[in-house]
Amino acid sequence: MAYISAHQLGKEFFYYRKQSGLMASLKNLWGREQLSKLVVRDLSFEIEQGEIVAFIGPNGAGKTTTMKMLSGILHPSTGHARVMGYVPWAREKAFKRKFSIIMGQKQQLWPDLPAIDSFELNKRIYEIKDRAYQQTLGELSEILNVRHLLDIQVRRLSLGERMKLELIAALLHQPEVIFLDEPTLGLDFLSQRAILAFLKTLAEEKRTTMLLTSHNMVDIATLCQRGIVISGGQLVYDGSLEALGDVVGAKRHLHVYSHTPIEKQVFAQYGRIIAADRNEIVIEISKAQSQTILARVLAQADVADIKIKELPLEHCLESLYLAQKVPA
Ligand SMILES: Nc1ncnc2c1ncn2[C@@H]1O[C@H](COP(=O)(O)OP(=O)(O)OP(=O)(O)O)[C@@H](O)[C@H]1O
Repeated sequence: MAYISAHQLGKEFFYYRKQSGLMASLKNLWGREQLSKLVVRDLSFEIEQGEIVAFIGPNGAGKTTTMKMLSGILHPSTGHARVMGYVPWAREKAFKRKFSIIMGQKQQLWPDLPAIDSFELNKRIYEIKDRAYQQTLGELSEILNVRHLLDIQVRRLSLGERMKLELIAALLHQPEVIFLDEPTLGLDFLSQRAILAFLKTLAEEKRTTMLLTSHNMVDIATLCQRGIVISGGQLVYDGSLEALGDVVGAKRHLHVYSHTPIEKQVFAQYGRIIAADRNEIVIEISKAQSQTILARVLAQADVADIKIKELPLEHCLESLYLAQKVPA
């Protein structure tokens, strides 16, 4: 049985139009215009134990909304889901003890208290045994280098420092499933790396299952092999990130360095020219034809050096988003 499963999940929000001005506010007292927005539609996928899956999509695609449904914060409008066998929105105590949600923009730590007080509170809420608590806290504060911050009021800390402590708060009860919504938002490169390495070890050693949203391709490339891509609340891709390039008709960049001046028109027949200089040119070529083009260029030009570069993941995603534009 899949550890996380979503079946035809959908969410429609209802809200009221609020116009500005005194007259409009008075009018609102008698009749307000109700609007609705379908932000997740017919979404189905399954995730096995120990997988770290990237949940990717442009702004407003419905990623956070889906995560909120899977963690029981929101009730879906249609469809159903199971996480470790539990219906998330039934909010059973046993379920709450086994999962965690980490949101880059939201805090669970009390700003006026030092983090250690919030950790103690979590220890009681989750009924974590003394020994396990001390061990996990010790390990996490060591890895994230925050031992010296535990006794300082949270609101006096920097964003990155707070984020690391948020992560500890979310992991103290050793959840089996973690929903990570932009976990490295605002962190410096070293902190990002420490957190990513830590999450990776967690999945490998403890088989913790993770669903991760991030606009940071480093997060995704470091942690995930599989990606679920949504756009306009609908699934547009579910599969290996490596194969994503093939699905969208991946491109590559061909860099040619020539002994003699470059003749642009010779290269234009192979693809879009990205950059050109006297002895140097970069063209975007189709991955499928790269070997044929390479052979032709070698025969035609006075080549000093030649390189083919894979395009980064974000290029594939960009093509996918553009090809799948779904009205919001
Ligand atoms: N409570 C709400 N009422 C009405 N609309 C909402 C509500 N919450 C979210 N939305 C809308 O639902 C859509 C999806 O939002 P969501 O936060 O799930 O997107 P996202 O994919 O996480 O985006 P981002 O990458 O920007 O974080 C957005 O258009 C948002 O405005």
